[in-house]
Amino acid sequence: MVFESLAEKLQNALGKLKGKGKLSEKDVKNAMREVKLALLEADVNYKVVKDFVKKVKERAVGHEVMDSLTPGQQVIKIVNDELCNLMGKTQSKIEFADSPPTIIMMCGLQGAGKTTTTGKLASLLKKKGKKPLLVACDIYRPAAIKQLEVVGGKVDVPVFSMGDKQNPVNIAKAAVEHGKKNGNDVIIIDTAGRLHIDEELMEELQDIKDEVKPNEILLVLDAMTGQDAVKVAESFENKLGINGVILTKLDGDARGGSALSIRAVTDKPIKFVGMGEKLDELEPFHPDRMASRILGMGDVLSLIEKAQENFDTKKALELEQKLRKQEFTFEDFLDQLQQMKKMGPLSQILEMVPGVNSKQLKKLNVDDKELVHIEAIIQSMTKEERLNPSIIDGSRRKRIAKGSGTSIQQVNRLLKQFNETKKMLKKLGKMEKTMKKRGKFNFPFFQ
Ligand SMILES: Nc1nc2c(ncn2[C@@H]2O[C@H](COP(=O)(O)OP(=O)(O)OP(=O)(O)O)[C@@H](O)[C@H]2O)c(=O)[nH]1
Repeated sequence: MVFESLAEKLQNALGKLKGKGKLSEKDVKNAMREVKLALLEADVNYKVVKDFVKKVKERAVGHEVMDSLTPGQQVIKIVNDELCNLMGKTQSKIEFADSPPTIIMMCGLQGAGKTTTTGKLASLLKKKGKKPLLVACDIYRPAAIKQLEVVGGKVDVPVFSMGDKQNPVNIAKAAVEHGKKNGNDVIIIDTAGRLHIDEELMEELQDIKDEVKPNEILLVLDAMTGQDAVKVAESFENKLGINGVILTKLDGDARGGSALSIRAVTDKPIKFVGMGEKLDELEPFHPDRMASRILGMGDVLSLIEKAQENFDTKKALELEQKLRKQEFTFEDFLDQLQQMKKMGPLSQILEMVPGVNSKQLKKLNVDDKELVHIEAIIQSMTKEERLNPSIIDGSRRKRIAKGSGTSIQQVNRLLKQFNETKKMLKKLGKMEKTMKKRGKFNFPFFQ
């Protein structure tokens, strides 16, 4: 889970304040000591931590907290505010050119995930109605051009390349001409990476920059490299000048130090984050939402957006009707499961639900394999069985288990869960009806 250990420690430290009716300066001081340690252990830049704790402390011992009826909650709110500030308050979007094409130059060290991210970004922009063109300017790493072509093919975006015998500046220049002719409104240039920053690389990037005058220079950084990523960002900002950062592999970064330091150290925003290897796993970065995720307050907005992107509204409405009439079958269940899978790994989804904190998530031991089993079991049922599960007797259970490569116990468990869910839905439906009759409230049933 993203920020797992940091989230756990912060939630622990602040949880102690939550229930208290009154806070002493000592309470605040103790909590802040823990917050400081948690941030340092998360590999957040030392100076950033010092400033952060100072700001929170100043506010936390002021009137805004001490005179409040819920001082503990107020401190959490302050920590939340300051975490947002640390990451740049609001989302930083791509600045598109007034007259297209918008030119985006991607840079970064080898292995940060530049090529993959270039493809992800193109795919995201395409979904937003843009017509991107990818440009292969890494002529040094063997197979870099091929890799970009493969990625471009997967997201169905054209790739401009001139092989590895041409100078990258000429390639970039020709690509822009080509893009203009072909009506591409965004041109994304994949530049060469190096193992370390060296003058030659910087000069080449500067030459491309001077030639094509990009609207955006985006630096791709690997979140797992922690403070090294922050140093790379400082270097690129000083030597080349960047507009923002794309932080990759955040899905594997339990500490989160780079995400929390980059903005404060370089004054450049994180614009997107990579959340997995797949080409649709790039998300716009929202500091406010990330802060509430770290504090276990959920991220309802991202959850809704994800659902809207992946769920079919018409199907959802049909399902609601079925649920109301208790006609919910395994067919619908399978449908639901498949739609949900599109939203990403379960643990990532649950992390966005308010009230699910890092500790609970650990205990839940969410296993996506379980979903695969469930899907296999349902797929091994006949259509008749899916529509009318009550006919599934012993011998049918045996057949289904065999067909899905699971055990009879697993099949039994699923049938039991399904029956219980149906019973619960029935109860909820009844409850909603009585409440409505009494005019008490409108139960937000499956909205
Ligand atoms: N888990 C995870 N893996 C990622 C993410 N982004 C990229 N990767 C993986 O990181 C590895 C390196 O990515 P590349 O795109 O090949 O690296 P690169 O920076 O383009 O390398 P150069 O072209 O040599 O500079 C690949 O295995 C990617 O699948 C991410 O957000 N999460």
